[in-house]
Amino acid sequence: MSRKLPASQAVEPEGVTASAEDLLSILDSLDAAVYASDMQTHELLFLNAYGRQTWGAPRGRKCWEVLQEGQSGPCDFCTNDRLLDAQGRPGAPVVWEFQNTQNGRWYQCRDQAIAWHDGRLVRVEIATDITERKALEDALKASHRHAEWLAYRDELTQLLNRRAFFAACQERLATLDPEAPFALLLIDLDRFKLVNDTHGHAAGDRVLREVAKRFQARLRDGDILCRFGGEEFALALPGTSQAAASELAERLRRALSAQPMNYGEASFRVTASFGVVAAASGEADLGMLLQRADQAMYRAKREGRDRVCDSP
Ligand SMILES: Nc1nc2c(ncn2[C@@H]2O[C@H](COP(=O)(O)OP(=O)(O)OP(=O)(O)O)[C@@H](O)[C@H]2O)c(=O)[nH]1
Repeated sequence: MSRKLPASQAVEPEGVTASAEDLLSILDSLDAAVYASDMQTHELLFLNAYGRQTWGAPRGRKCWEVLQEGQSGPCDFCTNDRLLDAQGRPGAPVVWEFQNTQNGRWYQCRDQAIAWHDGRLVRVEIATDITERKALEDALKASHRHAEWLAYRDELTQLLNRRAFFAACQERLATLDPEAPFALLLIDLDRFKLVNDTHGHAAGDRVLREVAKRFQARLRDGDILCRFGGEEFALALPGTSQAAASELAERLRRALSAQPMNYGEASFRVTASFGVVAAASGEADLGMLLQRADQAMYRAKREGRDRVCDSP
């Protein structure tokens, strides 16, 4: 502590009697850092026991030399300017949160300008360690972000889920030129039950993940792929014509059928049936497009599977 108030400066507001020693003892017992620094020279005039234990004794140094790391002058985040009113008199307190540059801990700081006993203005800060609360808040935010992510994702393939697919398509349709085409593919794996029955459900899960990976590797930014349900995928291609969508469907079909999938010792070929439809964005009704793509996909099933069928 740099300076001790004489006991004669005891205060007795409204029947309360406390000597300067009493006040210092109170300040030194607080579970928070309290300091006062000259608002012009930045000299640290007072630092309570909590602050001295954390940052060391002031010994006539400036606040930024004692409390912060690597400062060669007043801190960018100094609150001095915010503590005075337009006439340069002490204004309302400023409460802020800050990660200390010396020890990396988070503090909630309550800063206030007051007139020191000799008339100069000083900044008084009360800083409470909120590191644990911050960590909890960060964990909560992360888990909220994760929950939000999960709400829009299919857990197995990490693709968008059906709900997110509809939302993404509507959002894209709203911004597309009404004349621009909007294509939609429905893709259903062939005889997938057989994969589960022959190689087990875990193998089926692996296949679904691998299918998602192979499809994704062949798409562009802006294409919207989702796991529509079970062993069915939907793919929206904003700005893509029916002919171009059919060509892409053909490439996706080959991406499955041309390269067998391996699971343990087993190696097997996975194929899918594709239904393709397109409309001008301005006339695209998602429900109707899905229905037409579904009909085309079932035609592909009926005609022998492992093929692409266009909706008329
Ligand atoms: N492993 C696994 N299987 C799934 C999942 N979702 C759906 N299935 C299986 O997918 C299979 C779909 O079977 P079906 O609807 O009979 O169709 P299919 O055997 O693919 O035959 P076609 O569609 O007619 O070619 C069922 O056995 C479901 O249990 C999943 O998340 N994991």
